Amino acid sequence: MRTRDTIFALSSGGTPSGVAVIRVSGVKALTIAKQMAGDFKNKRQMLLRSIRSRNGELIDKGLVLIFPGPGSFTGEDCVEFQLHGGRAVVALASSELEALGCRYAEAGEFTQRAFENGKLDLVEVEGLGDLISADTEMQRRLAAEQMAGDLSGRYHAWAKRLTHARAMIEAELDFADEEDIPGSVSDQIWPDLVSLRAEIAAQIQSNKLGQSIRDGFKVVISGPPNAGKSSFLNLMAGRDVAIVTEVAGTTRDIIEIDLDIDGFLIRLIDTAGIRETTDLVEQEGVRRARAALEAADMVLLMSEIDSDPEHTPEVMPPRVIRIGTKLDLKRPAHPERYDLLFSAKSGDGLDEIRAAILSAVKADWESISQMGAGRQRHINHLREASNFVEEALKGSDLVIRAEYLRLAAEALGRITGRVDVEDLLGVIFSEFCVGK
Ligand SMILES: Nc1nc2c(c(=O)[nH]1)N(C=O)[C@@H](CNc1ccc(C(=O)N[C@@H](CCC(=O)O)C(=O)O)cc1)CN2
Ligand SMILES: Nc1nc2c(ncn2[C@@H]2O[C@H](COP(=O)(O)OP(=O)(O)OP(=O)(O)O)[C@@H](O)[C@H]2O)c(=O)[nH]1
Repeated sequence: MRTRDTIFALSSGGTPSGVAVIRVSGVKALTIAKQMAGDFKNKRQMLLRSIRSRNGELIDKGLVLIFPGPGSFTGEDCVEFQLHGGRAVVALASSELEALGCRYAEAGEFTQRAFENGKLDLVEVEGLGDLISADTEMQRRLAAEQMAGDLSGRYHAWAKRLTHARAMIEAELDFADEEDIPGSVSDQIWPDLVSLRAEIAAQIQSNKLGQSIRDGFKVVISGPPNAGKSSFLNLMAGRDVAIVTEVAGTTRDIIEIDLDIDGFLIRLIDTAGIRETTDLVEQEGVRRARAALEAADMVLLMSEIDSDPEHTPEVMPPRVIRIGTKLDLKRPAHPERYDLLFSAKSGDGLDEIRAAILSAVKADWESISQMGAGRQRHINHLREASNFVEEALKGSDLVIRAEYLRLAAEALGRITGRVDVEDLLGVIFSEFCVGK
């Protein structure tokens, strides 16, 4: 392990607060603990101590906990001071730590050290980051599983199967002339690779759904001017809003708000209608509206009940709900034109629209067997891996097929950031007992 700066940070929230947790990590951590709070016999045991500055001044009476490396979050020696969360307490403790040779940590630096020391892989690091920024229950669930290593384990198991398959091929190539090796060992591996390819495809799919958990299930509101789109948006925002953000950078042509509906992040997007126009600003609005429709998971097509059937946008996601608006003004003469009816004035129909959105999200979610990270990075590497497996399955020359399998395993290794240097021979010998 490299010798690096000893870093510290206020790991709890802002001050003042009831308790402030200051974490210290690095080679000086244990000496600092001793200097400020006395000797520690037991690691990982909280002790109530007087915490003092170099001149003996009492900073605070608080809890202190030591984690000698490598048995710590970062893998380095760590100490935690749990102090009273007053501003002056934290300020004095911080300046004392600086005087003792620590520096304030940069964003993510503890986690970076944990990664470098092999405590977390990249997938777990991403999960940890997502967990800290999770706003909705589903985001939390996805992130917590990823942080705990469930997803890493799956990628790892796949890489192992690829390595095993290569070992079989190597064995056949190297020892084909020896009597103890059954004729075509490698024949046994292809069925497993066919199923591996299917598992990777399923994972790519669940990754896409993971994106709608992380970034929001995108519901675009579309329809002619005056249909009541904005009134609907406002009503939804007033009711369900956990986080209301009008996404920066969008102009008045597109309004997005984030809602938390039963733990799912729903992004409602109110667009300018798509129409022919020569006005440049309006054209940009139309371009954005079209882009929003292309990226949408669902469209709410709103029009005033019994108004002339309006244009339908040319790009449409698979899920469209046709909504007749201003139900308080009239009942529809052609109810078959609408999936749902709604009045912003009375609120009638709002619960049904909400339920329709929720059931679409849930249907997506229940269609997958395992969580996906919801990151393009994973999808890209999974596609690479899948293509290499495909090539290996199609090929005929064993040497080339084995090379494709190596490339597939490497693509998976890039997801976790740990491309293993596998010991092929080790696998061969343990499985075949060739060493007679
Ligand atoms: N007070 C406090 N609470 C906290 C943290 C912390 O650093 N301090 N955490 C910070 O993120 C999270 C807990 N995560 C942790 C992860 C690993 C280890 C750790 O000591 N790992 C060792 C030993 C493992 C074991 O004994 O089972 C290791 O991995 O070797 C500690 C905390 C959330 N709560
Ligand atoms: N009676 C009645 N009037 C409504 C209802 N919903 C909207 N309106 C009225 O219809 C007009 C248009 O409503 P908006 O919500 O601005 O419609 P919009 O589709 O967003 O219109 P644009 O922004 O032009 O695209 C406003 O005067 C609203 O008060 C409703 O449910 N009942």
